[in-house]
Amino acid sequence: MKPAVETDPVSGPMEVGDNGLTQILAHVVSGMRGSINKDVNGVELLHSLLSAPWLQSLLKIYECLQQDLKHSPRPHLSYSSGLSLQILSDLMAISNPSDEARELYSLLSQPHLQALLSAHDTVGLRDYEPELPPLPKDLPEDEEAMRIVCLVKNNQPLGATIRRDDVTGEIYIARVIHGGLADRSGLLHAGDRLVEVNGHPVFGLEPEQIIQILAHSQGTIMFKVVPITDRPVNNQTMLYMRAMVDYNPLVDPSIPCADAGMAFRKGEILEIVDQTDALWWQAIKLPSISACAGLIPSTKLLKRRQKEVWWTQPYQPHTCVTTLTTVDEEEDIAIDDKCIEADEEAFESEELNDEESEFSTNVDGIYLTGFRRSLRLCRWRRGQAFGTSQFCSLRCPTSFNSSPSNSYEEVVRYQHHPEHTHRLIALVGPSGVGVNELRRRLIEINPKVYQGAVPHTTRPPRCHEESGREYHFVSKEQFDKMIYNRRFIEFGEFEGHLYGTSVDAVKDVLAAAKICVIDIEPHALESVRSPELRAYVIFIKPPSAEQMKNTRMNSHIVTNYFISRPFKDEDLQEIEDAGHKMQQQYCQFFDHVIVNDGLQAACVQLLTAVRRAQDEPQWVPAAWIKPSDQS
Ligand SMILES: Nc1ncnc2c1ncn2[C@@H]1O[C@H](COP(=O)(O)OP(=O)(O)OP(=O)(O)O)[C@@H](O)[C@H]1O
Repeated sequence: MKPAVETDPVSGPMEVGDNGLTQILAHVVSGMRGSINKDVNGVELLHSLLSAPWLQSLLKIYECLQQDLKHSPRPHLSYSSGLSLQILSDLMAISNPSDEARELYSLLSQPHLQALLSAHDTVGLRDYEPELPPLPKDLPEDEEAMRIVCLVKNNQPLGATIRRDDVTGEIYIARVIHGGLADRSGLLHAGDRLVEVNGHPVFGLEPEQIIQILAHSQGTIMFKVVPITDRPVNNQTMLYMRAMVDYNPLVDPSIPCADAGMAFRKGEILEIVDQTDALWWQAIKLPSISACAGLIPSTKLLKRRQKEVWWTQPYQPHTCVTTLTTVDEEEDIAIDDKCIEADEEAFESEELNDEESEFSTNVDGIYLTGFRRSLRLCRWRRGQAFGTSQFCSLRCPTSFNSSPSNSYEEVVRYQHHPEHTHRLIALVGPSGVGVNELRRRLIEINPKVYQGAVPHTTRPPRCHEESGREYHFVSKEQFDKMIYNRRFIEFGEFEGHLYGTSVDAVKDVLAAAKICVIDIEPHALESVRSPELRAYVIFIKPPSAEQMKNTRMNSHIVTNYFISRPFKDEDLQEIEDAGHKMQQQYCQFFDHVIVNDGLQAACVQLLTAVRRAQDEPQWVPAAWIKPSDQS
């Protein structure tokens, strides 16, 4: 024991040597003798306890062990019994033994020396693990088996919640959080009845009072529990979900324990590790920084809540409609009547000009399809041409963004198979951010690998145009039939003519073993997130207006009036705001985000992302994949 100087209240400072504890005790006992006569409460009891001979003996043993621990003795041999037998047999073999040999023989053959050597070997081999006696078979039925669980509390929470049975007043472990301290101990389970916490009986206490006991406990916490008899077997398979909504447990009054809740944001991938409770799942966010799960509402619970909202607020418009017609949204896409009037004329002349200033349609003899300005510009008037509600009913029949069943989307890890067609690359971004510029540059890098989809139109072909090259020229009836059969990813009307990008046009490119790259409006995401196209969606995000001021100095924007002019500050601000709103509303569908700041850098990022989409495993909706396709 480490020598230390302590103060004896009676005899002053004393030296504590190697026999420290015994000495201290002797001093304490003699010091207490004086107090006995002063009739101090409890001193007599303490005095008799401390001067008990068994305590003195225990302390002596303790001190001896301490000494031995210092030297950590090790046996020279662990087979001394065997050696002694060997010596005995050797001695027997001597024909004319000396006196010393005889004496050694008689010493070694004595039973107590044999027993000592045997005990020595047992200790040397550490062969002294206790063997528990078998459990008695006739235990009384009503005797409850208790389990004492000691958990060392560090900075992390215990990872278990409790509940009180209102009828019996008993306290139970309600759930054990996957990967938490209690779960890792393997000793506490949901359904165990809690009897004591740190020696405090918990029967009749409010759960909050128990939480208080736990909160104030430091170091080791001791639970006495009656284990649940039929523990449910967790045979759930691994499940991964993409969150399609944001969730914050701190503002959810119905969560059983807000501290155990896990916040998540749209688009995040959640590994569901426990679905035992039909209403509250346990999940880990991927990529995981913590092995400890958190509580999240189950699909069933979110559906139920959505239904409650519909019942209590029957006049609230369907969320799908809300998504498409929010005031903010309208601000973004609406063109007032006056604008349209001005528009028609402005565009009339502009479209004619287009014939000469067509975007690079021919690179090394290969036509870059899908860049016709008329197709993109007709989007601006789509809201007018079809009316928002009609557009919604055509393009959004299954309430794509808002169905309560879409609070989560089950996903699987998918590695594109080289023998399958490539994944479609769909670029999304606010108008003017540079979606088409990036798409065009990507295709120009290698038109034999990357290609756009040839759009359909009802407008008559011009003299230099060939059906299937610039456009697929079709009749109005054919176009309507394609709309009816849902063959369009998106479509719109301009100048009395219909324009659209069809699923088949994309499939033609994919069938030619090329990577099809298209740009779409976010409302068309539903059409491309399908098992046949398996779109990889890249959001082209604007940097801040301030940053764009530097990079767009020499660039031109095509305005709602179809006039090409340099970017103004308000254009850049609009692009930034529109990008922000688009990301907020649709980020759950984005597989990748590229900030289009420097054009060159954004191009490189796009190329890398497109390659990664084909070559690396990605999370995709489980509904796209047959079980054999998974990585
Ligand atoms: N990173 C960039 N740096 C500088 N100029 C850029 C950048 N990205 C795009 N531009 C320029 O900005 C202008 C608008 O780009 P683009 O036509 O590709 O926009 P868009 O997103 O397709 O919008 P819209 O569909 O309305 O045409 C073009 O002149 C383009 O060259």
